Amino acid sequence: MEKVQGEMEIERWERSEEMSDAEKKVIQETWSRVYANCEDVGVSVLIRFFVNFPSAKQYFSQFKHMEDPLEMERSPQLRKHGMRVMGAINSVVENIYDSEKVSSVLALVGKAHAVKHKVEPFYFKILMGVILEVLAEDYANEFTSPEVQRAWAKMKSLICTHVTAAYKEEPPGDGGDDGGRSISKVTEPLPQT
Ligand code: HEM
Repeated sequence: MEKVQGEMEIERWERSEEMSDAEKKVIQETWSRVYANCEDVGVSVLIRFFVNFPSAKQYFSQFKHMEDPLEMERSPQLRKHGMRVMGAINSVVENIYDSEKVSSVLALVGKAHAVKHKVEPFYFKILMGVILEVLAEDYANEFTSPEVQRAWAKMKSLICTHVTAAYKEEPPGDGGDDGGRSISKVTEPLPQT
């Protein structure tokens, strides 16, 4: 299907360039309304993520076999992860002018997921795509302008780049059996690069 102008813009800007101060300001302004509803937004993002990419549930002991979105909504583990994701993004947004702090927050997230949770890094890109989708739908007034979309496409890129950098030091898995988590075993469509 032919891409609309907005989609092409996002793809173009996804090749991460530095975020300008004006874009950092846009991120902080648009995020404040979202973060006021962080629990609800976190839960809807994760439900959409797990419904559209069910293999991502494999890492969560308490709901890996859940299929019903209403049941997922009641899962304390899902809710807790939603809050953690939103909280970590909030730390990045709050410290957006302090690149060292941003790097250290995201390096910690990357390291925990590479070493402790052994999550394949491409899931971060998928999840960030879902976050942008939910924000554009639920906060349409704030998220439809090309400036806002460009700023958030850079934010997605920044988060994914920093998180996956931590994997270069700490590859997931134990170097042998991948526990069924290899990219080749993912059945959902992978995101466009
Ligand atoms: C921007 C994306 C994400 C952020 C900011 C994030 C953040 C966090 C944080 C802060 C924690 C707790 C840290 C710790 O255990 O030391 C956590 C735990 C966890 N994350 Fe993520 N996460 C993200 C994406 C993902 C993805 C894509 C997956 C898997 C598909 C995942 C799976 C997990 C699991 C399994 C845990 C442990 C859950 C538990 O103990 O109940 N995360 N995440």
